[in-house]
Amino acid sequence: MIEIKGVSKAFDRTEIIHNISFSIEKGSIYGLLGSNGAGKTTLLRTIAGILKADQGEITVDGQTVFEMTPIKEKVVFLPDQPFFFTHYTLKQMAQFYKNTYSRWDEEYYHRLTALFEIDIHKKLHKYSKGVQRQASFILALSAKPDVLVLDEPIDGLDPVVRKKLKNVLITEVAEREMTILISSHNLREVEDICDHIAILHQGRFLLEKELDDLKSGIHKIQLAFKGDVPDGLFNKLDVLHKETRGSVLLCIVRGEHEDVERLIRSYHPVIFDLLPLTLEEIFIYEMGDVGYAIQNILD
Ligand SMILES: Nc1ncnc2c1ncn2[C@@H]1O[C@H](COP(=O)(O)OP(=O)(O)OP(=O)(O)O)[C@@H](O)[C@H]1O
Repeated sequence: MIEIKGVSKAFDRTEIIHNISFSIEKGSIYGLLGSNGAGKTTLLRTIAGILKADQGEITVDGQTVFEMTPIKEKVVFLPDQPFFFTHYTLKQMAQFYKNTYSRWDEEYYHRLTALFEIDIHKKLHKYSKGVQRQASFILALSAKPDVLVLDEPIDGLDPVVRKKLKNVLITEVAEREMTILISSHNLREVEDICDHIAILHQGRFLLEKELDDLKSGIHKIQLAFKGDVPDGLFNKLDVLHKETRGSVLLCIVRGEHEDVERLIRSYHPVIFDLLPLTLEEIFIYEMGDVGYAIQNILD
């Protein structure tokens, strides 16, 4: 379990992260979304113990991360720009990791290099950016961390590699409860693997929720009645959006599925469909008032 309590971080007296608190359960995949400059990298580096928070506390399994080597070994951070020693091959980098991380898994490392079809003898700087990124994933995963912190990791990877990578990550979570914190400026990049989502905007959370909760509390409904819409129906519903399409009313409503259905059926509609919303629609309707931040992660 990772606990972030009242964390703030400033650079040159400008506060970038403002009093953020949240927790991440062991074995969950937590998506941190936000537009450019929102503070994602700063927050991730602080959580990974690379930066020191100015205020607040970060613990992993009850222990402070910053400058605590035994914990740092369990928390591996993958920056948005892969880092390798100059002119090193993957094999040489792997040797360095092996000496650094006591839980290094050599057999798993070879399995991953085969899966991603990487020549471990070629100098890493001669590879494309995408392959370098795969190499940094192989190194991080083979260190067998409890917590993997990923800063915009999927950028620049082709769809086949993305799929392979997502499968590897999901397997590690399922088999040994690795926890993943993953940032992205695009919801679509991460929505299929995350179970929690937070949206960071100007260093503050706009939203922080379990995906299932987010999806279960909001619905799209299509309605039609024989005559006019019954008086009072909308007073009893929490309506976020309403529009008419011919004789059909399309509404976005908040509430429990059963409660919404029971209420509407009591007015005997001739058409009644309750449809799920995509995550994208949920964000748009829930957070229309912070349009810029949301639009950016949906584009
Ligand atoms: N080392 C630093 N010194 C001074 N300012 C910094 C430093 N690192 C980040 N910042 C500032 O903090 C703000 C947030 O940057 P950060 O990289 O955390 O955002 P981000 O959400 O990761 O953005 P992006 O999606 O563009 O990578 C920016 O205004 C940036 O200029």
